[in-house]
Amino acid sequence: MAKKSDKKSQSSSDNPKIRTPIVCVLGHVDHGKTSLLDRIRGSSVVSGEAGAITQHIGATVVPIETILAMGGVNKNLKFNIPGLLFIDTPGHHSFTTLRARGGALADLAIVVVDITDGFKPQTIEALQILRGCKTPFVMAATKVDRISGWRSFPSETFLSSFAKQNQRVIDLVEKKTYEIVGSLAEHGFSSERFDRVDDFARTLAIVPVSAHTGEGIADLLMVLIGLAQRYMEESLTLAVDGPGSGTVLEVKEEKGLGATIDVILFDGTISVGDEIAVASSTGVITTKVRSLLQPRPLKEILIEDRFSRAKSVAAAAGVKVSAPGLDQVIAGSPVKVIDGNENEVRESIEREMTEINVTLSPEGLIIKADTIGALEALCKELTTAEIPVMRAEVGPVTRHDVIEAETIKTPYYRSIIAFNTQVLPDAQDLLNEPIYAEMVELFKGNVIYHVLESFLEWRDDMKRHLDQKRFEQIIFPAKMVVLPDCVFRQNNPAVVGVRILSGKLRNGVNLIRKDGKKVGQLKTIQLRKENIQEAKAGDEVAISIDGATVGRQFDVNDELLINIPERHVKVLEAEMMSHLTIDAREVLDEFTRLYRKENPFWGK
Ligand SMILES: Nc1nc2c(ncn2[C@@H]2O[C@H](COP(=O)(O)OP(=O)(O)OP(=O)(O)O)[C@@H](O)[C@H]2O)c(=O)[nH]1
Repeated sequence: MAKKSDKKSQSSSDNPKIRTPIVCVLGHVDHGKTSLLDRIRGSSVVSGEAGAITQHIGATVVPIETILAMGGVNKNLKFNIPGLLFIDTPGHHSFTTLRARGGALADLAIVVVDITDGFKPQTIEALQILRGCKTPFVMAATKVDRISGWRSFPSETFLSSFAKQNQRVIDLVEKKTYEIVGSLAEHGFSSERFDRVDDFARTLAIVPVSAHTGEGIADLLMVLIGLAQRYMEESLTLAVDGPGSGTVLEVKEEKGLGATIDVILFDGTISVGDEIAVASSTGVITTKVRSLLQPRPLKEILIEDRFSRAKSVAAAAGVKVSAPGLDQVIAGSPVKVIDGNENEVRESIEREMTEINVTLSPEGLIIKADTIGALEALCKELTTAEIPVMRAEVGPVTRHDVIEAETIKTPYYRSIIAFNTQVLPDAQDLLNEPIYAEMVELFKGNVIYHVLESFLEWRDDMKRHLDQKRFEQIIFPAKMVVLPDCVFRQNNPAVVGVRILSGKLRNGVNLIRKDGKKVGQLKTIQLRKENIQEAKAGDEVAISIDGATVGRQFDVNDELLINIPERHVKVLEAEMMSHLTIDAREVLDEFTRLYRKENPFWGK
């Protein structure tokens, strides 16, 4: 039990007051997130004699008694959490939107992966998001009933069902599970099937489940409870009393009530009459709670008023708050009960609405997203990939963004990532104009992994292209020897035969002798009377040299070098050594030694 909490928690009983952990479901499209949530709610109803589930606003609470009654695996855990609160809207977006104190609101997560389909881009994205937020999670390997030959035993625990399968099915489930273990290992997670996990802090648990038959659901819930007990007791214990703090899930117009906000309360208590502060599109507003509404139990559905009223609600809970002036409230905003210093509360909300946990660079991309959470998740991935971000903002892509992107110095950062957000029509018009179309690249998407991949692909292409362009301009080292009996013309220009000893020879370069004396400018290179642009080591070619006379500036059997300008030497030595052959590096070394005899820092 958490030490810090002892004083506070010994109220009416010896058990500390612990709030319900909040759980979010993430995973790839169609892998079964909604079905899994539905089943968790459904099976709890069926087996819930000891304490039925309660439907909250935007969330469902499954009490611990219900979970225990389902009979999942019990690794000798002591239970003192009241149950689990599942956010009803699955998906990455709701996970990143729902924030608390600048981090994820959910205390725990389930990552759903279709056991027959394996890892997909959004499975990977879920792992990245959760790793970024340090949220403990469990893998639900769903659709186990679709393994060919699987015999269903509805609502049984996975192990009980699994024991009754034939060997071929058992082998197949093992194989599929280990494929997931393999994929997780590729992403740096050590994992095992849940019943083989000894230390949940080190090993990620995989629970095969079926949302259709209910098999494995009990085990999944039990593992979640285990994770909550293990990781979070302290943070959960600290959070029951005191002024309420929550996150706005949605703003909804309700008949007879006007604009209301659906809130997930993660901390403290909220009561009718409380003064609350919340962010709206016009800034932080304060208002007084008129009523707190919760859904009526199913059996009372015929009563006209859909909601029942509560005087006060304690964390964790989903509750609809009715109060004046809520119509402009922003989803994802913090809601706080004002208990004393209003200014402090206002400031903390403002901070949470604007502050993202990222380091911006003076030079980098512009990224836009629809929520702070989404922005932060994307930023974290970009930072991991060592891609600098210059500006990160919530909102659609505007003309201003396009204009600013065009001024970014590094061509491969001249881009905007629009994550889960729109591009305003005038910004799109600007992007279509030829100059911007050529200069600014836009990446749009709603899967981090996808936008990141397309950005990286574009950036690498762009870098290659730029390198190539620079390569073409940089003068490379080369050394040649003037061949005897091949003086075709004495001067104006001198035309002689040479053999390239190493490196590459191109037109337009200046030549020097091995002692550093200037020879002249190379005009043309000919191979079998044809002009060519480039000659390489081993080639024998005729060259014409302006400003030189054979027998004066140079002679047959002389070795000549290309005179490389100092700034080209800098680029060659700093960035292009890996592109030079060993013999070309030797020539460069020979060449720089000539100059560095007098000035050791020449070209450095
Ligand atoms: N056989 C079987 N089918 C399942 C199971 N879980 C989900 N499905 C089916 O898989 C399909 C997708 O399930 P959903 O629950 O809608 O998946 P989702 O991940 O919520 O999908 P999105 O909300 O579109 O991302 C549906 O046709 C479900 O009936 C399962 O355990 N077994």
